[in-house]
Formats: sequence, C-alpha cells, structure tokens
Amino acid sequence: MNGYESLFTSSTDPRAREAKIEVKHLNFYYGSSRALKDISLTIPKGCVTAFIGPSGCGKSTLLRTFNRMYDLYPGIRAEGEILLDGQNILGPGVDDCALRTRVGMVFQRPTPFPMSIYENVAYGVRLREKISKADLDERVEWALKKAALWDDVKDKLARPGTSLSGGQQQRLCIARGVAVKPEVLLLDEPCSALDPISTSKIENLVDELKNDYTVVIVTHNMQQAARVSDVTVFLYLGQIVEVGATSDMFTHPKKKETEDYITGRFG
Ligand SMILES: Nc1ncnc2c1ncn2[C@@H]1O[C@H](COP(=O)(O)OP(=O)(O)OP(=O)(O)O)[C@@H](O)[C@H]1O
Repeated sequence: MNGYESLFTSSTDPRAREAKIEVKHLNFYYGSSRALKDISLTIPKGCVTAFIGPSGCGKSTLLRTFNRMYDLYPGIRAEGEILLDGQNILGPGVDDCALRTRVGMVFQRPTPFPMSIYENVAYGVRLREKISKADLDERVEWALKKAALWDDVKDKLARPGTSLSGGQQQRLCIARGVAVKPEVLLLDEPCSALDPISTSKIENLVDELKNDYTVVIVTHNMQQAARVSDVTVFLYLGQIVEVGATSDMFTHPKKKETEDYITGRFG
C-alpha cells in the first residue's frame, strides 16, 4: 500500500497499491549546502504528482534526482535511496543513458534541437532503437499526435523546430520526450513560458499522458496543480511539509503552512 488508496474508487485499482518511484531518506547537497533534507516519498504509478512550494525549496532538485540529471553538476552528493520499480537508481553501476530513456524530462523553457521538426522527434528514437524508416515515420506521427501537435505540423515536418511558436515548441519537446516511450515523464514548470491557450493544451495533454505514463510536474501555479495532479507534494526549505491526494490537500490541508501557501498568504 502506498498511502494514496483514497484517491481511487476501487481498492482493486492497481494504482492504489503500486509505487513507481520510492524515495527513502534522500539528502542532496550542492557542495556543502544541503538542498534536500531526509525526503521520503512514494510516487504512485499511472498518476500525476505535482511538486509545489516557494522558490528555492528544492522542487527542481528533487525532480532531477529521478533521472540523475544532477550528474551534470560538479560537487554534488546524493545520499539515501530512490527506487525505480524497486531498483535503487542512486546505487553504483546505473547507466544514466538507459535511466533517462525510462525517465524522460521536459524543461521549463522549450529547448528544440537545431534541426527539423521531424528530426527533433526522431533523433532520440534512432539513437536508442534499430528502427526502419517506415516505423520511425509512424513513431514520429504517433508522438506528435500524443503531444497534440500533429495537426499543426503535419505539412511542415521538414521546417526547423525553432520556427514554431513557444507553445508549439514546448509540445514538440513533449513529443520528443514521449517518442522514446519512457515510463516516467518529468515536467519542470512546462508552462511557465506559455500563454493561457498553450498552457491549457499542455494541461489537457498531461491529463491524457497519465493513461500511459507516470507523470511528475513542478509548478508554481496552484490552479494548475489542482487541475492536473492526483497527488500533491508541498516542499519548504528542502523538506516535505505535506503530501496527499490533491483533492484533499486543496480543500482540507492538514498543515497551516500548506493552507497559507495554497491560499497565497505564505511568507
Ligand atoms: N546548480 C546549483 N548549484 C548550487 N546550488 C543550487 C543549484 N541548483 C539549485 N541550487 C540551490 O538549491 C536550492 C533548491 O533549488 P531548486 O532549484 O531545486 O528549487 P526550486 O524549488 O525548484 O526553485 P524555483 O521554484 O525557483 O525553480 C536553492 O537554495 C538553490 O539555490
């Protein structure tokens, strides 16, 4: 049991029992500065989990530990365990590249590669799989449809990814993320640079993605967390203050700090 059983109407729903990621006593340091303090947390499978909390509380750091994106920074140290389907990804011998195929990431600002729309989506697939041209074409179309971008770009696949609008570029990055068929998709404030229409498209997409993936999203937008997530985690100063079903947390927060934060009275 993972503590989120109340989220699901049926106790036989596998998501009520299955953890995709389990974080156990995680401490994270940038040099001598401790950014995450004794974090223990379950990310349920097939759900959207939102990380909320004031700037600098450690949301992005925690998110990045799930695919060891922090390996790119010098002087960092992670202690504790992060179990992905029961396997500790902080342990020795973990292949970062294989891990990032299983746990994909979309960043705050759209980051299309300097190549065509088609290649942006196809590139990662070709790197990881031996795939025929016909199958690759099919995968690119599938991923662009998943990201609700196919209709916008189907007649201009050879144009540069950078020729798209900001919202379209972010959906292209999501298509690139889903094309390699990850099990977990990490979204780090994916709508912060987008207008309300593009934001609403991405939110609808997140809702759809959870049918196939486990999604974890960092957001500063309380309405967005309430709209898109099943589980919310409220962090402050590198620690978890409260975690629970989003519908409970936004209507009956258990801690005063959570209530103050979600109602905009914090700090
Ligand atoms: N590359 C880095 N090197 C050193 N310290 C860092 C680095 N990245 C983050 N930090 C520090 O770690 C702490 C947590 O930062 P993090 O970016 O995870 O917070 P956040 O909650 O995602 O913030 P925001 O909402 O502003 O993006 C902060 O004190 C930050 O200054």
